[in-house]
Amino acid sequence: MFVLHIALQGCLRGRDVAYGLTSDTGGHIRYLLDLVGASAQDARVARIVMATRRFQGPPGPDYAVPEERVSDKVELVRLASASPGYRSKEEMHGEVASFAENLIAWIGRQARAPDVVHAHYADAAAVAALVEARLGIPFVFTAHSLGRVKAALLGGAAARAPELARRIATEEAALARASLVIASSRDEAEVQYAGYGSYDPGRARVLPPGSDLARFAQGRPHPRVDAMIDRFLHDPGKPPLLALARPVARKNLAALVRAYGESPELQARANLVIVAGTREDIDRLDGDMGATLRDLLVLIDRYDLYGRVAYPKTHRPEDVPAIYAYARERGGLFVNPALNEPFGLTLLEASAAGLPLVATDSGGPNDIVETCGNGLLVDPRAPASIAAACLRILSEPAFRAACVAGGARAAAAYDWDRHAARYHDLLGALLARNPPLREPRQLLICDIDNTLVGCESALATFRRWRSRQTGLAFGVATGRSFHSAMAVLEQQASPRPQVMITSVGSEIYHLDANGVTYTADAAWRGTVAGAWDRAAVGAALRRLDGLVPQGPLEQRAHKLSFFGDAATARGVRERLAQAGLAANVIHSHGRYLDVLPATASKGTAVDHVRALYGLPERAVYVAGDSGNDVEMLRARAQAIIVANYSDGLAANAALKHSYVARASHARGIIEGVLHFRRAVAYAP
Ligand SMILES: O=c1ccn([C@@H]2O[C@H](COP(=O)(O)OP(=O)(O)O[C@H]3O[C@H](CO)[C@@H](O)[C@H](O)[C@H]3O)[C@@H](O)[C@H]2O)c(=O)[nH]1
Ligand SMILES: O=P(O)(O)OC[C@H]1O[C@](O)(CO)[C@@H](O)[C@@H]1O
Repeated sequence: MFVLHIALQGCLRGRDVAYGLTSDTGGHIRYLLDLVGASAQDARVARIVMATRRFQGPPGPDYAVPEERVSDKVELVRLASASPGYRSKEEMHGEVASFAENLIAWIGRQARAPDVVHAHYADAAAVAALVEARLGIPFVFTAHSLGRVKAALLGGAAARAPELARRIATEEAALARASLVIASSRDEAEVQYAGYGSYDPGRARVLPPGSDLARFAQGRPHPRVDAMIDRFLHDPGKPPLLALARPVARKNLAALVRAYGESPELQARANLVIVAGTREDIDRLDGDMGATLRDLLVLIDRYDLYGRVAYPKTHRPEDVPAIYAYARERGGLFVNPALNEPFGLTLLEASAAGLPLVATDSGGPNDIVETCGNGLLVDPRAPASIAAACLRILSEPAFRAACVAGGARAAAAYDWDRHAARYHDLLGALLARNPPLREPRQLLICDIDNTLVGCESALATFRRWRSRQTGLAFGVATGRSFHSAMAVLEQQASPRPQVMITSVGSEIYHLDANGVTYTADAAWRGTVAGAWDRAAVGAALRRLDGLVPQGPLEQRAHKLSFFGDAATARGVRERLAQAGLAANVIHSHGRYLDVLPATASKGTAVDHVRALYGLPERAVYVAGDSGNDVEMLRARAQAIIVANYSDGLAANAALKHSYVARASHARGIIEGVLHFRRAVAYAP
């Protein structure tokens, strides 16, 4: 496979990238270089080229060099475009057409064209779309950051700026054209993209990035780095609150200075260390970096924080692990107060370095902190809550230790090699184009957790069995959201479902003709939306004893999810009945409580798919293991309960018709299907 990456903005080079040198030299470059590094290790990939803009003059001569070899398989190619000099991402649209022409010409000179293009950020996707239109090479898209999210957080006149409107339009086009969108977190895939008209969640895959975490885990303090920070501080032994980010408005470093400046207690206990890019002269910084730094200096002066705040002028790329180590050795913590963080690579780096986190609750940190338990999420617009979270970590050693231990899990959870393996599977599948079955003769729908997955060897057996079932359409029905389900299925190398019934039946997705992406079933959405008043249901359930909302990502347009016991579930039903609201209340595993439109359940969703495929009831099999499968199992004649069931399924009077398998997990599914096939074969 030959993969061509396109990344236009910032100062991209093969090594020693000076992050923060310009406002556009940031995480997308770190992501790209780490991705190609991991990608190159895979034998399936023969060649990787990163194409970027060539420019003369400041910030330096390296970016005028046409070609740079990065490793055996990886090259960096710099191509000219209309303007000779550096261009910010806000000006980049003017370079798109000329860059695309030069890239098409460059591809024409290669012995073999790339198999797939991967565009990073909106303007690169505009180039990729031109390449696709001319040469027919499909492209995948990683946004890294989204204009609509930025507009929402900036608000006011800034949100209405013409360059932001143009960027949003470019993103809309990219989402409509890309063969696949690669998102870094569920928050990005399910919340940040939600405002785009051309976006369907099924078009994206969540592939969390890694980071070269060993570099940060092994980072040790360095006397030069220590001195560069300590020269600002009266008492350099105090634990530091460390922030490391490009000085741009979105990173919201001012809120951290306010949090610190307004809390005498925090000032007494800790220093503040802000590492914000590198600069020679604030007046010569590009974008909003100069204004952002001036704001910080004004705040430091206003709160009279001299001797307590360090803001080193420059650092070398290789200093970053030692900066985190500086904070770790002094018992400090890492703070990311960004107004929104699309993902947040620094959170992984800081965790690997052994630092607990205080991070914005807007964006990717939601996922990272939920996955690792490595810190506290805060409202980035509330300096008092930033201060309170920092004080909690500083004053509760056991909690601090738990966050540090959680952070150590980041290296296992966020791993480039695993990312690259899934990424290559997806690229390979896009190129292979295995379309879904057009006219299936049978349909098998399985619950995921503890039914399809849960036993690796059973799933391997299922995979082999499934590959021989011509005419059988395979799907899943799960309480998980689409992306949460897909992550489990792909990590476990499950066969790719041709239909995904997700969020307890309230959403249905069908596999597209490219064999990789999915499209939401709009007719089903219409059906479930019909009699559903989400706001009224939410209001009726407010302040109900024992009812605890699940995380924000579990709340969907047509599903409200809570934790609660059986008594609470009864209370929910009563409250809804009193309010005259029709809803389907599903309680499972003794603690999960989902409230859905009355028309939505796994059972009704399976019937919708059956009807869509034009199949008779005897051609449908369903398999499950727990309370949230009861509906589906009850509604279908050929219902399979796997041996490892819970919630008393086998004793449930409504499920008497089910086949209770002797085998567990996916082996139980096969056993059940064979049982029903035999029964049909011998039927009179
Ligand atoms: O003074 C600095 C500032 C940053 N960095 C490094 O630059 C990278 C910054 O990445 P990140 O914290 O993820 O932020 P952004 O530059 O804003 O990157 C964008 O792209 C990333 C990759 O998709 C996403 O994780 C971010 O959320 C998104 O805002 C990290 O490796 C930092 O260590 C430095 O070395 N020095
Ligand atoms: O703040 P914005 O305009 O959304 O831009 C974010 C982009 O800037 C960078 O952080 C630096 O170029 C990229 O990594 C990211 O794609």
